[in-house]
Amino acid sequence: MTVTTDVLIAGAGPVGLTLANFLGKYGVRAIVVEQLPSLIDYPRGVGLDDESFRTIQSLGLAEEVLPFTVPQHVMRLVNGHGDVILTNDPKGEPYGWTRKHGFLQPEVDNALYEGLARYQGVEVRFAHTLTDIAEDADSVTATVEHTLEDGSTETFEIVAKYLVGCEGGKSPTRKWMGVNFEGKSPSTRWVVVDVNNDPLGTPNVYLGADPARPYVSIGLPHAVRRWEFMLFDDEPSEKVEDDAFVAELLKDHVPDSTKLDVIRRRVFTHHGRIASSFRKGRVLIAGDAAHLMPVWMGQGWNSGVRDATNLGWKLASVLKGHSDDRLLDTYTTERTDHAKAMIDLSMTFGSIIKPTDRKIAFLRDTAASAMNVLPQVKEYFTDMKFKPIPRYSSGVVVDQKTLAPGRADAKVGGGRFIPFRNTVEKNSPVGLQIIQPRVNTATATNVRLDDVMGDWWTIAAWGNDPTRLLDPEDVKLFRRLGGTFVTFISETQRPWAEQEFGYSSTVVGDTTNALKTWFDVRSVGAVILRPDHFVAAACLAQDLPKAFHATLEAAHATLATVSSATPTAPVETTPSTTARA
Ligand SMILES: O=C(O)CCc1cccc(O)c1
Repeated sequence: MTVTTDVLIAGAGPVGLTLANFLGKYGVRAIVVEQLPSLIDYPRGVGLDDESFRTIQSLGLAEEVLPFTVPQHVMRLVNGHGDVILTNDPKGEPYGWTRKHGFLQPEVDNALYEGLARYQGVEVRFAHTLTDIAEDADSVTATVEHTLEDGSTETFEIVAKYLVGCEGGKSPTRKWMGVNFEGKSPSTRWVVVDVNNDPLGTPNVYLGADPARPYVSIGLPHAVRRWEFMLFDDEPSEKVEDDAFVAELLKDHVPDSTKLDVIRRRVFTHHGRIASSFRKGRVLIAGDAAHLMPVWMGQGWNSGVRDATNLGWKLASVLKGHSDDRLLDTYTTERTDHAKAMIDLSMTFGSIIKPTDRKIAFLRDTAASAMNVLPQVKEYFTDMKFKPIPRYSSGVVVDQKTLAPGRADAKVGGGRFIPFRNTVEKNSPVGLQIIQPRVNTATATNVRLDDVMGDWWTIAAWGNDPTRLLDPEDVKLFRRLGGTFVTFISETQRPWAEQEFGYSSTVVGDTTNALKTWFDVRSVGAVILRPDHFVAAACLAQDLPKAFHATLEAAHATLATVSSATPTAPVETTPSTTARA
């Protein structure tokens, strides 16, 4: 028996399920094979970022996920005396959601799983294990073993255009690719104890940098509480099976540990590792299969969701014939640096929490107190400014300077205002996500921006109709590719813009001035947004045609598709204007 599909995903964890949702949404066929008989039902990840919530929103699952989250999840580092030495409580909602949420992973993963029922072309097969991979020029063939209810097995093949391994840190797919998995695996062991009947009821995250025994205590939705305790080298892992040992660990953390309804207790270690490439031919990896990081910043789950968000539209573009498969190389290029930065940050956090030497702990606490005295330093930590923001400097991005080289290098003289000077590099939004404020349109009031922008590529201009800035053939081409044109405008001018531009672009009223400020500080008037809401190109209004063609090139747009739609206006191929993977 042989089954065919477009994308075979190995692993029905959050990354595989997120990717499958994206593929379903974009009309791509996918099969997810999962070796377990069902989804994992115990908590693992506990922190969900605003970026991930934006992804869940684009999958149309925000309402389903919200009941399993708690917003504004504050994290405090406390010392051995219980004093708070560092707080992470980032304010604002630049991407449309609070910066951190506590969440129940099994329920959120399940919402992602149930979301797949919307797509006829996507199926999940439990109790299916990937046992072998073979690749040829046109496809990848996976040998899969299905374990039946009576324990017997049957083996068959799935032939796909691409295979994505999302099976976690031990990923057989990564091993098949033969890429390095570089980094460190510190030997320190921790025990995690999750309970269903939170005996404390206090919200948020406490990281206990207590030299007597470092610990973690986290209040989660639905009365779940998590503790983690560091194990000392002379404490064998088997000890966590011993109730008396666990009661001793919990003694200073809960009034009566005999009344706990334990979900699980398990020993784990941390790893900081990253694969040297996330792609080999038709085989790719995502999530823990591609990178592993310690828990401290809550970034394992979120980094995997970032991978799926980056990869989903790229696979769809290649499979729809919009782009050639070099687009898939930009997945490694774009995701590697950020994943590495998260690994480094998480490892650093671990080294702050773990010291059990009292002298080192004293020095750390003293340094933290000193830092808290300086408001700017304190804010740096409170507002989580140390958290790396994904910013792509190469990949599907167009270097803003190359669109107007003369102006970018021009000297300001005679009081002339030359917007590109100074701002090009420092304030360029290229490679960053656009913000997501609340907006109005003719048919919607006070909604999140993405909900009115469409699901695929967007060309947006401030105060202008982008269709009037582009060559008509390019307008047709962009529409043929499924793109949306958007006019951003102050809410006060929306009625005028709807009359003037409403037939050719979606007019979006900026009710909070957030978009005006965003365009203002970056000195740009038009942007080309990728399906994942990252800015591929930004320019002055008149430069939009150039930016459009440079973006096509950066996205490795298939010339056949482009030229058939633009017989009189072939695509400019100006390598110097394009940042390449
Ligand atoms: O990001 C969060 O909200 C919590 C991150 C965290 C910290 C320590 C342990 C752990 O399991 C998660």
